Amino acid sequence: MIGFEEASRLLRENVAALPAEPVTIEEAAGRFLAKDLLARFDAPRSNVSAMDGYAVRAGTLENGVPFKVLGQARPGMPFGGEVGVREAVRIFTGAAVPKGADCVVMQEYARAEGDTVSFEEGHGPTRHIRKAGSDFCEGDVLLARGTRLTPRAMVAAAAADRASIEVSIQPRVAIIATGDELVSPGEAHATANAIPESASHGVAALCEAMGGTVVLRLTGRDELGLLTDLASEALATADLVVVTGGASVGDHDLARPMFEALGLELVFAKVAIKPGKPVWLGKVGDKPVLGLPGNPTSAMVTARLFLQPLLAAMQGGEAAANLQFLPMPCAAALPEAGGRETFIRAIATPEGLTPAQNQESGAQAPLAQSDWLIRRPAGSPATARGETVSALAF
Ligand SMILES: Nc1nc2c(c(=O)[nH]1)N[C@H]1C(S)=C(S)[C@@H](COP(=O)(O)OP(=O)(O)OC[C@H]3O[C@@H](n4cnc5c(N)ncnc54)[C@H](O)[C@@H]3O)O[C@H]1N2
Ligand code: MOO
Repeated sequence: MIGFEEASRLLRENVAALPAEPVTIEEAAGRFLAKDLLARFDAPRSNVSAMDGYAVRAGTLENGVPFKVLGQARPGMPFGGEVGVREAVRIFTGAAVPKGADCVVMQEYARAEGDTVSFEEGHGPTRHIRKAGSDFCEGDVLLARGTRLTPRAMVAAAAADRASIEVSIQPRVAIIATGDELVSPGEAHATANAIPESASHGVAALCEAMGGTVVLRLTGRDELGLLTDLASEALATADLVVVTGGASVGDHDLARPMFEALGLELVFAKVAIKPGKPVWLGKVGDKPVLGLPGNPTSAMVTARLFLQPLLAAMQGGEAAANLQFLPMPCAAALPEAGGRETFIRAIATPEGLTPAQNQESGAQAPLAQSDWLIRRPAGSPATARGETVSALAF
């Protein structure tokens, strides 16, 4: 059995990015950049006002003296002339500061009268000017290759004046749930001993949230011939295949065997983590096949630890960037950790992370509340309430 770090490393080494494609900026949200995104020009493009008010020469400011208002400067409509002594230009937020002026007095400190304006005592010392290039400069890398275009990053991409953006193509994902007992949600109550197939719904949602496109959803009974047919269909349709269940050692655990006839090469199988020990990764040709344990909590924990970085890596993102463990206070005392590295499902509260009551790997209800995983290396000593733990957003 290998450790979590080793498994993560093997994943990074074995998963390549898909090719790039250009998309319009309107289509780019959520995608991963295939190239560095460079600014076309400086921002602001010139010195601009940060306030509505009057542009003047700071050195000539006098209180209560009328200044001649020469004209207006609005965003996109600069004032063409020059500001001299006892002269001002009416200016609005975002407008270019006219030649000669080096200061903006907020309109709250100004009294306009006809074509003059006078300033009151108390206008602040600040100049209220945003310098050209103070946000970014032409040629700056605003977003590096591999960056995901989050809502915030979209602003930077558009500000760079880019209409077309090179992004990695979205992985097409096929998901196969295995197990004789599984039926579609909504049908289980009518069939004795059946249970709703739940795990793949979480897996599919995670795939979509990570920029993948789920193109195929299959559920198969534990019968090798049938499952091999499903595996073959999945490999023909998708860039990535995810299988849930059948990962363990039982007679009916066929998730790996179903790909063997199709040329599966294992990258790793069994990782010393709890939950999720039976997780495995393989490849058929270039296509990754990820096997998640059937227990729903184990499936979602391993989806977070392996599928999320895998989807990022397939889109040219940093797999490791999706495994950022942060120091967080823990609101409960924790017992000594066992022989496997443990990922405790926890809920963020004002007091710190609170472990979910039910830590069973087959649990489903606590998944809805648990938004963090507390990471405890094998053999970690017991910790007291309030101590800092290492945690990953779940
Ligand atoms: N003798 C051993 N038994 C088990 C071992 C072991 O090392 N030796 N490992 C255990 C661990 S750890 C896990 S985790 C489970 C997972 O094994 P499988 O991936 O083979 O899961 P299944 O047997 O197919 O199912 C386990 C459990 O989960 C339910 N299930 C499965 N798929 C779904 C689904 N899509 N939606 C909802 N629920 C699902 C299934 O009904 C079972 O109850 O193995 C241990 N056993
Ligand atoms: O690791 Mo299994 O995932 O304990 O239930």
